[in-house]
Amino acid sequence: MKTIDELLTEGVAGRRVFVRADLNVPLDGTTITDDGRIRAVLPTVSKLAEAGARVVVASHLGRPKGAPDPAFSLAPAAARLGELLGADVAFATDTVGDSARSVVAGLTDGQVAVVENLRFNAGETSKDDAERGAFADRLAELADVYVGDGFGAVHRKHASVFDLPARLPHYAGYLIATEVGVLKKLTTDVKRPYAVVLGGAKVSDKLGVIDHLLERADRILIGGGMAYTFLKAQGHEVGSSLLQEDQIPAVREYLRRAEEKGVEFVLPVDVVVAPAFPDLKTKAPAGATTVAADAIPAGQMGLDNGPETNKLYASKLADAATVFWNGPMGVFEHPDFADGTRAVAQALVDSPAFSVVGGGDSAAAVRILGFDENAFGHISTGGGASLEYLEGKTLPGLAALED
Ligand SMILES: Nc1ncnc2c1ncn2[C@@H]1O[C@H](COP(=O)(O)OP(=O)(O)OP(=O)(O)O)[C@@H](O)[C@H]1O
Ligand SMILES: O=C(O)[C@H](O)COP(=O)(O)O
Repeated sequence: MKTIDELLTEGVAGRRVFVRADLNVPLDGTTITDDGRIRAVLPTVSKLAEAGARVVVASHLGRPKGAPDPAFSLAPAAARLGELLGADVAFATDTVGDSARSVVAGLTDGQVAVVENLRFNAGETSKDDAERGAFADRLAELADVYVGDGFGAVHRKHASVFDLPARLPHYAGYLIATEVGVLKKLTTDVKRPYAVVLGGAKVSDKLGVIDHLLERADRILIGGGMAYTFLKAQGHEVGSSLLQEDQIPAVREYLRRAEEKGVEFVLPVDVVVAPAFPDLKTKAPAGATTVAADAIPAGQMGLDNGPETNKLYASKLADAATVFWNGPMGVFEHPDFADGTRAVAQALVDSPAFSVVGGGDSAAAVRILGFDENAFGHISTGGGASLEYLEGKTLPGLAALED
């Protein structure tokens, strides 16, 4: 894999450099609630700009349906990138159309532009190679060189991640190099005990990693939206909690294999429930109560780990030598359901373990809850990406950067 340093040595002055970033930041309306992913790409963007490149930054944001949708505009992220760079950042209101072409044509050496959300174009995420390829062709017209630095999206076989680098000279940016360097350690010389904490809401995306972790980890702690499929698999009712019904047989198999292999599976013993998903805008009290994990009443939704679980999880992390954490332990965006996530973050801060926090939302949670990022070994910008890396899968966005 060629790195951006090699590109800088070759010289970029006057060249149009396409930077595929992951600016998929959490938004409250148009307000960015955590800009970690934008800051993470600054080393690459600023180095290229300083060297006189004409930098075209592109990213997805959220999951729009292949057509423009103002709720998923990258405009707030472009504005924030400009603030962080201390420079004017031009913004194109489309991705490959008239606006993008004229914004890119107007760039001078050292200037940065952001084009609108890649996923406003059906070709970006299409499963059809030809459709993706056609969109990649249009993206390729905007640049002379490709730099891959959107680590959070390298597990997606999308046009800007996978097909575009095949069409341009391609290099890995600083963020990808750092992320891969740290995660590689977790797959090679991991120090034991190795504990993994899994939570969050993208349950089906994350269950697969357990298969792999059963061969590697000593302890697996489950929380957040993941927990309810496990509790159900153990025969407990979970009310209206997030549930991946079709995964129950697989989960039962994981629990069986864990026992066979001596891998400790830790599930919540109590959970915080409410009658409905809370209002994250008003943050009005949600009617939360704590119940035993095997006694979730019908019509109640599990939204956080309970206090006994928090103590249990802290004790399981206290003597770990390595911890990988992906996915918040609850709906941390609402104060009634933030304690589980706070407790795991605090346990990692207190533990001498080398800790890696993975995931856009998990990393945001740690910062939003007021923790110092430097208290963790590494905060990864990749959620699904870091998990799939640990699974040992070939990640399309990394494979595409190979020579
Ligand atoms: N019990 C629960 N029920 C529903 N949603 C939950 C629950 N616990 C956590 N969440 C939600 O999970 C979301 C984060 O999940 P996600 O799987 O996206 O995490 P991530 O891996 O850190 O992020 P990403 O994969 O986007 O990088 C948060 O918005 C949080 O509110
Ligand atoms: O948030 C993430 O994990 C990345 O930005 C990828 O987003 P996606 O899961 O919508 O592809």
